[in-house]
Amino acid sequence: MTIESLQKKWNRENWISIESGKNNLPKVVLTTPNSLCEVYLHGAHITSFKTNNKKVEHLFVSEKSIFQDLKAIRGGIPLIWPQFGPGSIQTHGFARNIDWEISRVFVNDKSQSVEIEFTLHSSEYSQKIWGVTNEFKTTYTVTLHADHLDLGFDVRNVGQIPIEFQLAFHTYYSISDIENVHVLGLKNRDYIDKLDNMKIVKEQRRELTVRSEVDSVYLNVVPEQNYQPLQLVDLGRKQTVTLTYDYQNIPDVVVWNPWIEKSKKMDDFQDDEYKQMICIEVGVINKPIKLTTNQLFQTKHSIIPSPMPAKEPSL
Ligand SMILES: O=P(O)(O)OC[C@H]1O[C@H](O)[C@H](O)[C@@H](O)[C@@H]1O
Repeated sequence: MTIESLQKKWNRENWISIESGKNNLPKVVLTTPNSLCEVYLHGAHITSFKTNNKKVEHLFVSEKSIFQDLKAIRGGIPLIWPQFGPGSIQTHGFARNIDWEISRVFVNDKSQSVEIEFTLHSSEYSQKIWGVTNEFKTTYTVTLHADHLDLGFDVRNVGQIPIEFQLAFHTYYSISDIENVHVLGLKNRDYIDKLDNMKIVKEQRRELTVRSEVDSVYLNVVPEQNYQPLQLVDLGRKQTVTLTYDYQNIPDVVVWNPWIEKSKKMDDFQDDEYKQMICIEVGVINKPIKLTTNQLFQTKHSIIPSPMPAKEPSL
């Protein structure tokens, strides 16, 4: 579809506007009086989420990101599906590399929120990569509220045999400086240290800081008594971002920062950009989801920024 025909079908005055993005790829701009969110059809990839009268950007996108067919955008929220990391198909699956279709929009004047739904069906392309028998219908719902973002991801097995997948919302948060941030909510959780032979380690720290490369998959981060929510605290911005997610279905949490050497090796990332971002990814990684014929998987994730509380609860 051309940008003009997309505009004709989906534009809603003051709330939804289809625009030509980087490299002329179509992007959807959602706005409420206080917030803004941009989503490329390519990968249904969110590249911007702003609140505070659209002045504070919460997502990081690399200056060197390539906006091109079959290549993932570096930053924002890549959708990792149906595989996390390397495996039998390309690293992190194919959902982030291809175009999704808009299937529904909804403006809620009363609650001052706006919603858009994207759909991805099995296709010749997915069959070539993932096999002809893996048939699916996937929907991704992005709801922009005045001060937070809700994401919904559903998969239905529309084929004849079971399908199996992993999933992650691979969010790159924009931060004042890596030295100013810490992550709360992971203390006493076991994680797979991908940088140390996949060793399983227990997290000892209440405040997780990053001072070198980190690539850790925290397992089964479900609420316990005296639960400290998963939060990114930025002392420079005086801001906290609280991450809530459907603990039953997407219980794993990845923390990733490439640090100096790895940054230099990535051709779509500036050498010093590791200081401006941290990835905190919620998903289902350790125990893939299996869906039988016609079975539906549904999950939710929310990103909730707020000014930093004067004093953090000490748990
Ligand atoms: O370069 P990408 O394919 O986007 O992957 C970037 C990173 O994603 C995740 O966080 C993985 O745990 C890392 O191992 C990987 O390096």
